[in-house]
Amino acid sequence: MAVFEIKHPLVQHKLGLMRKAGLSTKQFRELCSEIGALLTYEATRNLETETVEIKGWQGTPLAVENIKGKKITLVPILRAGLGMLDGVQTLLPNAKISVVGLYRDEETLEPVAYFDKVVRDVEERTALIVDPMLATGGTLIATIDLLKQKGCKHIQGLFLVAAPEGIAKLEAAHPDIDIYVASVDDHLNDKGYIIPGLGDAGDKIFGTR
Ligand SMILES: O=P(O)(O)OC[C@H]1O[C@H](OP(=O)(O)OP(=O)(O)O)[C@H](O)[C@@H]1O
Ligand SMILES: O=c1cc[nH]c(=O)[nH]1
Ligand SMILES: [Mg+2]
Repeated sequence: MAVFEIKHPLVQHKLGLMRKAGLSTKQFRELCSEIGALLTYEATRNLETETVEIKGWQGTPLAVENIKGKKITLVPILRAGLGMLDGVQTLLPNAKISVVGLYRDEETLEPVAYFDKVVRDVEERTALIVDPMLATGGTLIATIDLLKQKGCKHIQGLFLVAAPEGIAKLEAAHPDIDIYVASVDDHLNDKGYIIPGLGDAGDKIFGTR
């Protein structure tokens, strides 16, 4: 398993803005989406390309690079994953979307699954999981379990903030998964929130505090 912590100045600047108290729903959601796009840029860095011949603008044949037929499905985890989806889709506008719904029980911190609509040919695709927060890791592990049960073989994840505890749990459960994060933060508090973190991302994105 590899954890790519993206130190790009734009990512770090935007994440810093997100940590501020009192952001509006609009500001928080826009930053979430913008960092989603920047993480996508990094996560797609190694997509294979192939040379194809086109008719160039001058009317003569021209060799250009195309992304090789590797297909992607985006997997936003409801609800908060929807806050990053717009940005991810700006770079991958044709990717099919597999929506999964899980929430974390506030008492037990265990994930509760309530929805999934995964693309039919998921076994032929790379799944790119999208969620702002990787805290205890329970939600992510349950999502990967679900995707693997449906035959998906290649899975990556994009997160704004991850806790070391969740990364360790993920490594033990699914060592084959690579993740791209804007920050690995310090620790989880006794309520399972990431410190310093962002607070409750879902509530901030949807204005449901
Ligand atoms: O790593 P974990 O400890 O499982 O926690 C992470 C999950 O918690 C948050 O979702 P939440 O349960 O708040 O649902 P929401 O997106 O509907 O707000 C977050 O968006 C992750 O999905
Ligand atoms: O810090 C956290 C942990 C889980 N879910 C969130 O939205 N924030
Ligand atoms: Mg939430």
